[in-house]
Amino acid sequence: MKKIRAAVVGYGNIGKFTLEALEAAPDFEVAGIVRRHGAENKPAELANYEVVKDIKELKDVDVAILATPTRSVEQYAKEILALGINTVDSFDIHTQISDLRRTLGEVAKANNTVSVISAGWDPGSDSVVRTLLEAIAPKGITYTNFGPGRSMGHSVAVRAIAGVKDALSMTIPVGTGIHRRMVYVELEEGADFKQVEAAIKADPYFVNDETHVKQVACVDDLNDVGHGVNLVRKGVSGKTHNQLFEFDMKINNPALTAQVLVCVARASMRQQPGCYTMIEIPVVDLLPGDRDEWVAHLV
Ligand SMILES: NC(=O)C1=CN([C@@H]2O[C@H](COP(=O)(O)OP(=O)(O)OC[C@H]3O[C@@H](n4cnc5c(N)ncnc54)[C@H](OP(=O)(O)O)[C@@H]3O)[C@@H](O)[C@H]2O)C=CC1
Ligand SMILES: N[C@@H](CCCC(=O)C(=O)O)C(=O)O
Repeated sequence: MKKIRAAVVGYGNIGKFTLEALEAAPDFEVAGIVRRHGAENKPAELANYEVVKDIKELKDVDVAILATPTRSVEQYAKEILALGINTVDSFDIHTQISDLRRTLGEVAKANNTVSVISAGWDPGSDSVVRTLLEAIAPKGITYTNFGPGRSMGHSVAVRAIAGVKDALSMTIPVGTGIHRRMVYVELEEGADFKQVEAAIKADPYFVNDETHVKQVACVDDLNDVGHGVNLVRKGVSGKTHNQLFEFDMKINNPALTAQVLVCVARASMRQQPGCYTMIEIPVVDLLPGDRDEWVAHLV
């Protein structure tokens, strides 16, 4: 069977684990890695792969896995979809997902391609769990409680602020879906802590949460990419109250995000042109191989 040829765009935390997940998948082959500086300072583990500045330099790419900062996703996706290549990403600014879906939907349809957006674990696989629980208890309340753990998206957003050398944003669950942000920053020489702190607190990633910013000498000394979620729904099935559901996981954040990206890259090959979030894709399309066999095995 012909393997799906995937390119990894961006080789940071998620990009590295995406490469590993592709290597472990039976139905993928790595078309190459797209980096801002191309093959400059190529890490040893990429020795046998093409590392390029522009995806156009790679041959026969079916799908591009965007492992870039969330705020760069739209631009990369538009350019790559226009080349006739599917894209998948883990865009995680929840309030902007509907707009991105609309914009990329138009580009994808115009270019006969598929884009799957916001496919990590949250948004992503948690969104699928929330959807299922909502369906089986239509009335009720769902609480998504993260962590404690490192939010990659929040950490990336802080690293993009002028004067920040490195950053770690820890998500602390306060209960009932409310979170405290503990942000540890290592500053560039001469940077003003108060300015950096104000910029973090004003960023849409942080503006609605209690946020504490601490300056540290070395972020790496604190870093742990573990995270997790406790997702609870209590509600009503039909007219019957007190239905209680709980989904809990403790994870390595980039490894899980990467695995989800790889399975949606597979699913992208099975959808009609357009832009989709994970809740719009049949879950069986996330799996390799034959649908009938999965039905026999899993249903
Ligand atoms: N939905 C979800 O559940 C999750 C989503 N995420 C999302 O994944 C995103 C990536 O996280 P992470 O891998 O930790 O980020 P990193 O900063 O480690 O990696 C991003 C990579 O993208 C490339 N890149 C392209 N454009 C830019 C740019 N303008 N600035 C900086 N880097 C750029 C760089 O690779 P190179 O140098 O090779 O070009 C960089 O290393 C986060 O923004 C987050 O929103 C993460 C976890 C879960
Ligand atoms: N999008 C998150 C994953 C979900 C957890 C979360 O949203 C948070 O810690 O705030 C991330 O980038 O790590």
